[in-house]
Amino acid sequence: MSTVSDFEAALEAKGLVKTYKRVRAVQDVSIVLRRGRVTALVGESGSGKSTVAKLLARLVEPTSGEILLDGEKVRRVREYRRKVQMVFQDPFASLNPIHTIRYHLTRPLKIHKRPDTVEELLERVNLPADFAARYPHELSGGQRQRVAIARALAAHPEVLLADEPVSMLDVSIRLGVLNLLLDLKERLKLAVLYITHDIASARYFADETFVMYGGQIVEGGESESVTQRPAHPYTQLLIESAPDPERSVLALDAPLEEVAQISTGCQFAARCPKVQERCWTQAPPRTEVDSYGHWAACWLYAEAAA
Ligand SMILES: Nc1ncnc2c1ncn2[C@@H]1O[C@H](COP(=O)(O)OP(=O)(O)OP(=O)(O)O)[C@@H](O)[C@H]1O
Repeated sequence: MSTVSDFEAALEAKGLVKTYKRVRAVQDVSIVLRRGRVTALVGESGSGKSTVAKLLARLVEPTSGEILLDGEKVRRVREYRRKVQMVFQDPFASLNPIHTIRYHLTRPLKIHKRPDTVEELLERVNLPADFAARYPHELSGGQRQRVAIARALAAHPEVLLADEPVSMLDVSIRLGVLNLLLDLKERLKLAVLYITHDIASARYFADETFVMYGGQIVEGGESESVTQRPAHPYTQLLIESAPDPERSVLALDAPLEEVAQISTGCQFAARCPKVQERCWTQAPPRTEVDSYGHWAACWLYAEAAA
């Protein structure tokens, strides 16, 4: 069995914190994206996933923490932005209706001085060459998202940050777009961050899965292990409610804005069926729950390990 460290780190975030006034959107998030691997960041609305993506894309500055690309701090934002590209949730908002697909794809090729042709980019995302002459409104949501991916690829990135890339697409075409990302990961050895609220899709699509709650990552490891043997009480609840989004665990509780301000301990304490005294005041350390790198930040396991 291959282990996580067999794959070279491309992007590494250490102790990221982002505070908006009194809201701690992201608290002490550390994550490594590796070449040739898809890493899922799973959580409900408001858990801080998009803020992590924006921090990693350097669209917002962290309150504290650091980001390393190929092991180094990259001061030149332009160089960083070339290597780390983002694909957004809404393929309708991301393309300008007055310009053709050729225009959308030519621009990044020029900016990044790449020799590729528009037709090559289209082929890379399995679209026919004659799509270059079309306008965005002539394309379906899935086709637009492929164009958005092609545009990101024009820069020859090392890292692709995909924030809910299929959640606005018809269910019937989601798989095709996810399979394209998998194919690109393999062929181009991209490090892909896949942000989603759908933990079931993480099992299928991601090699590694991290679960986020209240601005913190509470569990992580190989996707198979995290989704089939969830250790953190929050992940367990998330998986139980997964087949029925209407029964989202979020509906049971206080707004996350409030949660994120409460404690110095575990963010999940107020909702946890297994809460203990210390959970309110002491942040639980990351503790391994198997020998393959699956960990949970939960006192249930920290005690057993000690
Ligand atoms: N620019 C901002 N100003 C103030 N608060 C913000 C800002 N951006 C995010 N937040 C707050 O930070 C927290 C995390 O938001 P974020 O958008 O990262 O969550 P998310 O998990 O991506 O949710 P969603 O899936 O709904 O986008 C929320 O409480 C949100 O209200």
